[in-house]
Amino acid sequence: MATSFMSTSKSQNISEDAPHGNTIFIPTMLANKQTIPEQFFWPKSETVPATGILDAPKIDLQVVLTGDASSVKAQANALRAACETHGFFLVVNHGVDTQILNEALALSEQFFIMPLETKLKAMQKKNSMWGYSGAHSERFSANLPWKECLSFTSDGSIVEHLGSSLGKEFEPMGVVYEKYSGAMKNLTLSIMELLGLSLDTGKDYYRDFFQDCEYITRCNYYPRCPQPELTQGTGPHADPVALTILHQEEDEEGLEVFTGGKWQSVPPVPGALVVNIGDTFMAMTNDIYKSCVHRAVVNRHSNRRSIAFFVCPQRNKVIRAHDSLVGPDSKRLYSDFTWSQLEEFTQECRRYDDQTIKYFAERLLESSSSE
Ligand SMILES: C=C1C[C@]23C[C@H]1CC[C@H]2[C@]1(C)CCC[C@@](C)(C(=O)O)[C@H]1[C@@H]3C(=O)O
Ligand SMILES: O=C(O)CCC(=O)C(=O)O
Ligand SMILES: [Fe+2]
Repeated sequence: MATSFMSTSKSQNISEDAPHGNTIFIPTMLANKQTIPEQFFWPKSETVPATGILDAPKIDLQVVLTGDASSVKAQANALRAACETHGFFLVVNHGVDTQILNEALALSEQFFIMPLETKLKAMQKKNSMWGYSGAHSERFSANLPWKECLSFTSDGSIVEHLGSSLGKEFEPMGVVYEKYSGAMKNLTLSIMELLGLSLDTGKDYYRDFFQDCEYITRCNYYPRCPQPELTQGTGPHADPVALTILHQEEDEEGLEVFTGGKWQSVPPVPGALVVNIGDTFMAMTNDIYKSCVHRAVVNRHSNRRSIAFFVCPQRNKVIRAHDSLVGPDSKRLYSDFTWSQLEEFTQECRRYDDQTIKYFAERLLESSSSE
């Protein structure tokens, strides 16, 4: 049974926002039921179980930062091989403080198990990525993901945002996510250096381009599910951003990558962070590097938490593949665009899957040829 809320006060404002009337769906409040609402059902073609475990390369950032030229080259070659096939790799010896990683995960669970009226005070507003979402049911009316999210954006202070929406007692929580986001930003720039080396565009090329990057730090919470085979935690998709650094809790599986014609599980590796190439970076390589198609599945026995750090170019910067990556006998696959245009497109389209960037590229081409 869905959790229905008549919008008793303007501040909730749920009925006007939710496309399917005044009903929102909260997986933490549905986890103990026998069955799940049909709005969470996904097509059978998208819930085919994984049939393998991905042997993802572990890129050692300590080697990259301090190693000799030949060991750095070896890391760059391993990175290139992974990015040319499925756009997915792990980073180890990444230098991010374990305490901040654990604290951010623990705090996210404390938030998601809070009373609904507390969570709704931080509910995402139209056209904003900031805030709480219950299964995206404020946006979608079918194929709902079995998850709740809390997203922090880089436009403004996380401390102020949390304090003003939830109260001063939440400001310390904001400090933790500001520290977390700062550490992830630094790690992003190191990864960008290695990506530049792997593509022979030079160590500084992408580092400089993303020096002023924007980001979205998103806490995902996947409660245990009574019918996990019928739904998805996060459905099959590619991230539209440039890069995603994912911290997943160490003792729960769920993340899967589509490669080699099948879904392959990516079990957590203690001390490793997951990194996947997104559509924006794929476009910046003229499709030489692949945007990773992935999903998160749920189970009936345990909850799962993850924190995704989404790296987006500064929103008005022109995204264009480096000339050296567009060979003499290959054409540019994308007209120039900005993250602002692609982000808007992701928020308009009903679903963001592994083909969405191609629709976006076609629309870009149509609009540029009609000018
Ligand atoms: C710009 C973004 C949109 C999403 C969050 C960031 C990068 C990843 C996107 C997303 C996770 C891709 C799958 C579908 C989605 C709706 C989700 O399941 O959350 C996407 C995010 C979003 O639109 O909120
Ligand atoms: O939680 C996960 O394992 C993956 C989440 C994800 O892909 C996303 O939020 O884009
Ligand atoms: Fe993703």
